[in-house]
Amino acid sequence: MGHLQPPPSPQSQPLAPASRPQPPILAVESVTKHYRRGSERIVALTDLSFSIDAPEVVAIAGPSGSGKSTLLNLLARFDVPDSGEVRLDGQDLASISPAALDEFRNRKLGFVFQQFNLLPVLSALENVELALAPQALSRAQRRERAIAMLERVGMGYRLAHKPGELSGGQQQRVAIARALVGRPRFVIADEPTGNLDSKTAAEILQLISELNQTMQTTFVIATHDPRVMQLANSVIELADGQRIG
Ligand SMILES: Nc1ncnc2c1ncn2[C@@H]1O[C@H](COP(=O)(O)OP(=O)(O)OP(=O)(O)O)[C@@H](O)[C@H]1O
Repeated sequence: MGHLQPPPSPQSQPLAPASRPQPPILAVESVTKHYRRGSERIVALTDLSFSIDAPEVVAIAGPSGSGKSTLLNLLARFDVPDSGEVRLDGQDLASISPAALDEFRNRKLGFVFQQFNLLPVLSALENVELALAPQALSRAQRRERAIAMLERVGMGYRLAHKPGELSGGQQQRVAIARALVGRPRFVIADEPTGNLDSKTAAEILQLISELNQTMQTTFVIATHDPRVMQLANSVIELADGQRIG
């Protein structure tokens, strides 16, 4: 018998990459989560499902206690569901080992908070540069990227200011630059307009919308703010841990 094998039939050829279906950016599938307080069992999320298939701005809405923070904690893999799955770019987050978590968050996620959470002793530029520290870049490359990102959010003229020398809206712009400078596909924002007056909040939302479109970044925003819900491409509405819209 010779060594030559017959050529594979067309059916057994691997599919070309272009024809392979892409997984959703985010898939939340039948997720349930409860907490325990002594003998009490508190159900925070029940059978929650949704997916994000394209880079979008998605609002997570619902009254206090409806499960928004619980959901954000699962998306950031600060916690894992009791049952169901959260998949980012096809990867089940529960399968990430504790040792690989920092790297996962650095590579894939950005965070924006209500209180901005900038380091008060560092300048705007240093706060943004710091987010690039885990990456294999020279100091000059980090500086260059951080400046470019700050310019992009309209803060190129305040590089040396410390957070205490900036307005709330300016601090949130710096925080958004920090979240996006590593070019994550996915940004998790917790009430990003909660500490801002209404004009500044509208400007920050405009910026988020622009960055979503120009950088193809997906934003998931937990909020009570109706303006966020108006701007969002889709709204996941929670009540008592269940999806109602
Ligand atoms: N660590 C915990 N231990 C026990 N119960 C908790 C814990 N965290 C949240 N809960 C409960 O789970 C439910 C969902 O809480 P969650 O914080 O997710 O709501 P939320 O929509 O983010 O509220 P808010 O808008 O006030 O931040 C609530 O009933 C809450 O009391």
